[in-house]
Amino acid sequence: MKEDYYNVIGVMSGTSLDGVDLAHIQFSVKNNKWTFEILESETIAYSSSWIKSLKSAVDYSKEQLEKLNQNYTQLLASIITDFIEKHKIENLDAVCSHGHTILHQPQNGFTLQIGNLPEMASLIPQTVVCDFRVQDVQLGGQGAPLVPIGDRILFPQYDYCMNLGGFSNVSFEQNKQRIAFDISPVNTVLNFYANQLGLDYDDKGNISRTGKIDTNLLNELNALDFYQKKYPKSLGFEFVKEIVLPLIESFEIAIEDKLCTFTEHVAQQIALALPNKKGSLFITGGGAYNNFLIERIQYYLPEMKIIIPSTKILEFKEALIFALLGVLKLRGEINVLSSVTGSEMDHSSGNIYYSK
Ligand SMILES: Nc1ncnc2c1ncn2[C@@H]1O[C@H](COP(=O)(O)OP(=O)(O)OP(=O)(O)O)[C@@H](O)[C@H]1O
Ligand SMILES: CC(=O)N[C@H]1[C@@H]2OC[C@@H](O2)[C@@H](O)[C@@H]1O[C@H](C)C(=O)O
Repeated sequence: MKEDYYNVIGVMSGTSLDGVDLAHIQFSVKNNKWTFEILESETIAYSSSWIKSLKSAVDYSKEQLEKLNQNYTQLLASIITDFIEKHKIENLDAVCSHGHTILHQPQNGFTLQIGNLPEMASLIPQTVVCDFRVQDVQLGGQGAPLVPIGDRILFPQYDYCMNLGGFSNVSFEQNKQRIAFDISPVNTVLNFYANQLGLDYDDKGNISRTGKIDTNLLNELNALDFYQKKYPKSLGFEFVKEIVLPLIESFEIAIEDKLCTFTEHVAQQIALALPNKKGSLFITGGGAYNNFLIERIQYYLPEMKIIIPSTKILEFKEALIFALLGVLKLRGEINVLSSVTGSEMDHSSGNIYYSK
């Protein structure tokens, strides 16, 4: 069977609003076996006024959202164009872009990622594959998470693929199906307390390490309803704002102790969430830099081999996987799994726009 090659750019904007992640990827596929190389990658930080707009957009009117969508499509187009020019990238098959999630209400039948307007193709000008979540929601799915199919295709050597971002989530195979779910908040809470100490985040978990565990708080965190539920399940900021932070705030303890106790809680929940306590656990996302958290996870999973990849994969795995979703769409192949999103069926999602 012949080998197919794809030269693409993956573009992702995540929940932490740190910026737009871009990764130039070369894929090759033969007999359904995929390999990839990340050639160049970069995160372009948002300006403070963009962060403000993206945060407030949840309350915008329809007209304001339309305007924001146009402006954001232009912003993304200029970021992508600069990336292509800076790295002298040629002969692209496509730019595969997630956009930025503003509204996500699958229960009401809609999800909105801005930056996915058809004019993007003419602005950059390249073939664009985007809007990967909408069709899944139309098919009754959650429209998220979309990364697990990429875990399956690109990282099949690991028993568990875990991301430690704003929240922790995991994906793995069970009875020939990919299973995925959110486990607990992570950096949404740790950053909140690091901010109270005047820091963006607790570098390497060094401050959390100096704290003491408050056993009562730990027990109350572990007793929260969400942790007793079975998958599929997912978390949002509401859980942090309305439940977790008020619970922690009801304890009058030092910030270091809050950080330490929450880290312990995350490590315990991660250990509980994995059906088999042996094998290999591949960890990506900024939380993989939190050495203290990683040590506590290893403490509760002594027989698990924890693998933390190079910076490129650790920070750009989501951009890499959206690039893959775009290539799968170009090939007319399945890129969303109903076992993960709960939609009616597996399907090939996304829109393809050609530059005129
Ligand atoms: N050196 C470090 N030590 C500890 N934590 C770190 C370090 N570097 C980054 N982090 C944490 O990682 C976070 C960023 O992670 P990441 O970019 O994976 O999140 P995200 O992609 O926005 O989240 P999500 O995947 O949930 O959308 C930072 O806000 C910080 O909390
Ligand atoms: C609707 C939406 O944008 N969801 C994001 C968000 O950020 C993290 C988590 O919540 C995950 O469900 C998803 O993104 C990842 C990349 C995914 O779809 O797999």
